Formats: sequence, C-alpha cells, structure tokens
Amino acid sequence: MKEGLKIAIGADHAGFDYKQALLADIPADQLKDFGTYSNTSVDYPDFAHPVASAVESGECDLGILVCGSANGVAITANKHQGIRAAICWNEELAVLARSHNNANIVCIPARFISIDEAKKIVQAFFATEFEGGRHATRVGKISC
Ligand SMILES: O=C(CO)[C@H](O)[C@H](O)[C@H](O)COP(=O)(O)O
Repeated sequence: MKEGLKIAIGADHAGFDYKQALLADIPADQLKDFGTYSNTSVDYPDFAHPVASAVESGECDLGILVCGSANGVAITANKHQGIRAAICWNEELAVLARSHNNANIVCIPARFISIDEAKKIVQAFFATEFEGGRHATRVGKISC
C-alpha cells in the first residue's frame, strides 16, 4: 500500500465478508470504512454514495466498493460527477481501469470471484498509475 494514500471502502451485505478481508491489507490510518458492518441485508446505494462522496471531495484518494455483482455499487458511484468507478473481476482489468481510465473506485463482484482474487485486484488497482497521454484526452471527454 502506497504510503499516504487514503482509501474509502464500502459494501452491502453481499460484499461484507470481502470488505472485512480487504481491510486486513490496508493500514488503519489510511482507511475510512463506510460500512456496512454486518451480513444483515441492506441497500447498496446507502454505502456506495458515501464512498463516492469521500473520493469526489478529496477526503479519500481512491475507493473500494463491494457488492454481489458490483453492478449496483458501480451504477451508484458513477452518478457522482467526479467518480470513475470500474467493475474489475481480474487483475488485468484493474490495471487497465487505472492506467487507461484513471478510475478512482474499484468495484468488486463478491459473488463471482474469490477473496484471494479480490485482494489481488485491489492491490493491482492501487499499484497502477494513470498513463495520461492519449488516455487523458479520452477521460477528459467523459464528463458531460
Ligand atoms: O446490485 C447488486 C445486483 O447487481 C448487488 O449484487 C447486490 O449485492 C445484490 O442485488 C443483493 O441481492 P440480495 O438477493 O438482496 O442479497
């Protein structure tokens, strides 16, 4: 984990166990956990919006969102103007999300990958820098 990086994390009940496993790899002083805090059924927008707001405001540098398919949290997070949330189900997609799309939130499909895969995806996401160049031109055209 890059020193000084501040990470926001959130999940619904379907992503709770994965969120807890991911917490173990992030220093507590670099982390803000927006919940949920149990396996009790909840609504994913209630956790995706706070994570997206924290990254959008600059309170946090990058975000992690976890739900069953990653669709719900990604759809919700991408409603925020300053957010580029990417669904990643392998490491290569995580690298491309950062290097080509300057994604600032990684969305994990907990019901479709293993916890070990999720950990590798998050590490790859954090370890990759945006390439800029031609990709910056394209990312600049995303916001309407
Ligand atoms: O948004 C989703 C579906 O695209 C997430 O995967 C949720 O985690 C899922 O809908 C939760 O489903 P449940 O049957 O209420 O556990």
